[in-house]
Amino acid sequence: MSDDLLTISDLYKRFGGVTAVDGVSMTVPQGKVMGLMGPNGAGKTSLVNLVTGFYTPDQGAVDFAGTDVAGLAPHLISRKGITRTYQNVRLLSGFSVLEQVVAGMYSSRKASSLSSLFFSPGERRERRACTERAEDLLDRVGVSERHELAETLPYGTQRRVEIARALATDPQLVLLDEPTAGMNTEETVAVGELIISLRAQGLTVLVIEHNMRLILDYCDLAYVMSFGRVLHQGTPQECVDDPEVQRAYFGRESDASGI
Ligand SMILES: Nc1ncnc2c1ncn2[C@@H]1O[C@H](COP(=O)(O)OP(=O)(O)OP(=O)(O)O)[C@@H](O)[C@H]1O
Repeated sequence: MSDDLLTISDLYKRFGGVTAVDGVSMTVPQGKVMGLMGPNGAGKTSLVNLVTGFYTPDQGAVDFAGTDVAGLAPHLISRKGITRTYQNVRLLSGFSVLEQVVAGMYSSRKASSLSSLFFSPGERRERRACTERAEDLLDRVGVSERHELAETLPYGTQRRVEIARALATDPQLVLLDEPTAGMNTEETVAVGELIISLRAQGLTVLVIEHNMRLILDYCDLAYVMSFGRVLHQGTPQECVDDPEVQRAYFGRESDASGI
């Protein structure tokens, strides 16, 4: 059996005259942290949108754990074990931290809508179980706040809540879209450590990042995209050292220490 949890083959997505994803093939090995780098507009988020069902591919296959999920609806892909966070925090306004994470479990809840109406003993039990699980997930991502409104918390904490909510779907593969955007150094290191802890818990992670330190320090492997295509793949250091990658980022070669 293949060690690859995700295999993307010859994937295309066009928007009018723009080919956002232009024949991308990529593999993400089980249990690894894969970085996805590339300049603005390279097609990274589009690729994640294709893998998670937010976009329908024009062509190509997305094999996840032996099943082609290309073109399935987002909630079906989520149930198969792929979860994601977004480039901009998308928490529910007016909900507490705990409620945000419980909401993330919605698709896996068993209680019927009728029993929900009458708060049957089964429903109460399930609510309790969801709350306990949400508390556990918040512990895993290092968030101690529970009943505060999520939007009142510092940005770095909101990002962690979002990761807890993503984990609430009980995924095998976690796609993080620029999880350290807008964070200071301390918060960025904390996200790196969190990613490593997810890997230690058996999860596979694909992380889009512009922060090269995060890629170099916390990813096992990386891909670099440019103009919708894979420009380079290898260890993070190989990617950063590659002259073509440096040209794509800076328009010239530069050594990794300058990144
Ligand atoms: N829904 C859409 N409609 C039209 N064009 C789109 C759409 N989604 C993406 N694109 C275009 O596809 C190209 C790739 O965008 P994408 O957001 O995937 O790049 P990215 O590598 O994630 O960039 P960034 O690092 O800035 O987030 C861009 O030219 C973008 O404008």
